[in-house]
Amino acid sequence: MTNRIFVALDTPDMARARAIAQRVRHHVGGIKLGLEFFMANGRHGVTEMHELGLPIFLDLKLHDIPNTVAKAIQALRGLDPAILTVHASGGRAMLEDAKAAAPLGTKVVAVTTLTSLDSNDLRSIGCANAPHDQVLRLTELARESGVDGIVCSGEEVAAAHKLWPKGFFVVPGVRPADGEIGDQKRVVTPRAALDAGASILVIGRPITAASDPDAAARAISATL
Ligand SMILES: O=C(O)c1cc(=O)[nH]c(=O)n1[C@@H]1O[C@H](COP(=O)(O)O)[C@@H](O)[C@H]1O
Repeated sequence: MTNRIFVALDTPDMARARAIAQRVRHHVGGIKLGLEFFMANGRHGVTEMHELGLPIFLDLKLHDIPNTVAKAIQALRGLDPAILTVHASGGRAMLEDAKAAAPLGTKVVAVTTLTSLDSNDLRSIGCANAPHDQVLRLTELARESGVDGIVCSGEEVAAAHKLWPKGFFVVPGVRPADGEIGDQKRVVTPRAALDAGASILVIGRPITAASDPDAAARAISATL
């Protein structure tokens, strides 16, 4: 893949999603559609975005009992996204069943520790590990469960990559050096994330909230 940016089109508005995708399509390698888009536009919306000809990353972050997750993935049949997310903390059986239910061409990647969480947040949900250790623990679990890779922040990706050299590493929470951080807590620059071993970068607001999304995507691409 030449361009490793997946633009996160976090909007319920189909026309806006299509308009941004059309503007940035030559400066990104794929499109990420998440819960906000999917809740509003469903399968039909995903199919319509597929027509732009870019790989689709369907970020539904599934997290439920193994049977429910497997059936939910089976119910997506026909959409065949390039990448699909589940939560690693759903446990080994859920990860195994998610991978078994996914189409062969779909990479199933496990979200380890959301980039919006820091040590205090983890403590508040009963997790004594620092984000770094928690990511590595869940990376091991993901690798053993047979999924294709993980989602983590740029702060952990080098260590995770070392643990799993053949894994596929999705890194969101990336910001240009002067970028607004917003609700993210574990943030690195796009260049630093790639240098540390990211397979792809997920970038939303730095592109979609820019007054000129096309120029913003081009400027970020130029740093890579
Ligand atoms: O799975 C994801 O894509 C994801 C995982 C994570 O830990 N953190 C995270 O921000 N994301 C997604 O990555 C995107 C980041 O958006 P921006 O913060 O606007 O660049 C959003 O669509 C999030 O849902």
